[in-house]
Amino acid sequence: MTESRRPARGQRGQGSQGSPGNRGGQGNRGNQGKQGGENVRPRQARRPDPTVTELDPARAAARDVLRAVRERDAYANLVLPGLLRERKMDGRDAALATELAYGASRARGLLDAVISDGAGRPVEEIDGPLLDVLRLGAYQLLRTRIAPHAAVATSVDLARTEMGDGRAGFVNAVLRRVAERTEEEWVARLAPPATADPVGHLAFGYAHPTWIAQAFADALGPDAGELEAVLAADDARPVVHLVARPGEISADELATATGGEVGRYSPYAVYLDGGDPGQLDAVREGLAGVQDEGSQLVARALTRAPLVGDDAGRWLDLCAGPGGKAALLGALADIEGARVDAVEPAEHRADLVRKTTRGLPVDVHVADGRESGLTPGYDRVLVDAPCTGLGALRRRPEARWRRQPSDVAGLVKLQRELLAAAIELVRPGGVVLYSTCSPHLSETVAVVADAVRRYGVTPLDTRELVPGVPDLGDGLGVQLWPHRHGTDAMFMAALRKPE
Ligand SMILES: C[S@@+](CC[C@H](N)C(=O)[O-])C[C@H]1O[C@@H](n2cnc3c(N)ncnc32)[C@H](O)[C@@H]1O
Repeated sequence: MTESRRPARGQRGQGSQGSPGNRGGQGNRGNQGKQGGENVRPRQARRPDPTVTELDPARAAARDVLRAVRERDAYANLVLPGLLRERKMDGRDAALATELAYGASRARGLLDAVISDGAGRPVEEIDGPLLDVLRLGAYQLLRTRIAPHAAVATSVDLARTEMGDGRAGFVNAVLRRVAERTEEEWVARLAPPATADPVGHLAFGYAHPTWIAQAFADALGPDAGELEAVLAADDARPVVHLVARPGEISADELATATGGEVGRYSPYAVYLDGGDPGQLDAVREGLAGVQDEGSQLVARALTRAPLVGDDAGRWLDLCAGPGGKAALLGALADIEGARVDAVEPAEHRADLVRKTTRGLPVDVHVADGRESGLTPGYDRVLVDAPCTGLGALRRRPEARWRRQPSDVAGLVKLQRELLAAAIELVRPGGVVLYSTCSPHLSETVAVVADAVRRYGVTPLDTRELVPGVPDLGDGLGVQLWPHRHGTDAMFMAALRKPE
């Protein structure tokens, strides 16, 4: 069975595709023939009562992931690896299951609009299990090179096995309608017109809720012309980033050991093209971890910030779970002779911090960062605040459809309170680094400006703390972007407490 998929949209060249409805030449029309298709036996040749799992483990696994996300609010990237292990799937089946589960989760809004048009009813009126199958089928038709007949036939099989002939007929009818147009043609038919609503138009074509695309455009400000490039990068399968733990292994050694490529900006980063990083010896042995390069730059920036007076080696990570930055800070603290207090209110996440920092000079405290009870006087404090996560959507397939604009206000309140607590805990002349994995202005520059106004802290030029990273703009804060830097859209701003 051969399945070749076209590259994810953002990997086809970022920022130069023109309107998403008019990219031309890449649609599935060219797939109507056999090229890149899979050999599915003709319907009459099938066994009378095949189980889907025997027939098509990859699609059954992808369907089960979509179902877990829909029914239990599960995270696709947490469900899928366990499921692949449990079903002993690897190689091509695992790759296809991953592509379909993550791809269909990311593209959900776009797929639902198309399915709704094809079915002649809102998706809310379609039973959940049936909708999962339709989403998988529509994803294959619109965003992969799987031959249309194979995408339809396998979806019909999934429906028939579980739900009977009537439902299978419905899937067949809807997907045949979906297959009548390419993705570009569907976008042209269903997206808001680019002239009247340029942000909504791009958002639709790159499968983002409009409010999120608008938040990106606002954060880009004068560079809002890059919106399409951000959305495309955010819609693509992300490269896996590893962190080489300082003092344990160098990035060069890790790249050699894993077949990866040394990162561009963080001295600890290695890029991996694919595969399950959890299976790598270096990761299993704790010499390396999985961590976006942007997050590595945040942890490193805290350790590089200029203090007034000596660094007595009291460092604090006020929002530490699950411990990625705490582990890097701990490794750097070990080298510098410093010690890190790591605060996390959720017990299970505190446990994860304990695991990732084992053997390092890190003390984990289960506490609310706003009332940690810790003794003030820290030289360096990281506030890696709970946030909407809009900057890391490419790594969390379903998150963009789960987040709501109404989430922002509550998070901003918490962010301000945590930053206030950090300023209380840092010593005069010490530095607080505020960071989010969101570029939403309410969570980034607005929180920082509020703290500067209320507490008289001095913003430092944070760009100097990430040397060698280009295109950071005119402000003192640092906003990283997937389309510019290949990282998550992390924000950070360093603030010094007056003496
Ligand atoms: C963005 S995550 C931090 C990621 C972490 N720094 C890392 O690199 O792995 C935010 C964390 O803040 C925690 N959190 C939520 N409310 C908090 C509070 N009131 N005080 C401290 N931490 C809090 C969340 O449980 C979550 O683990």
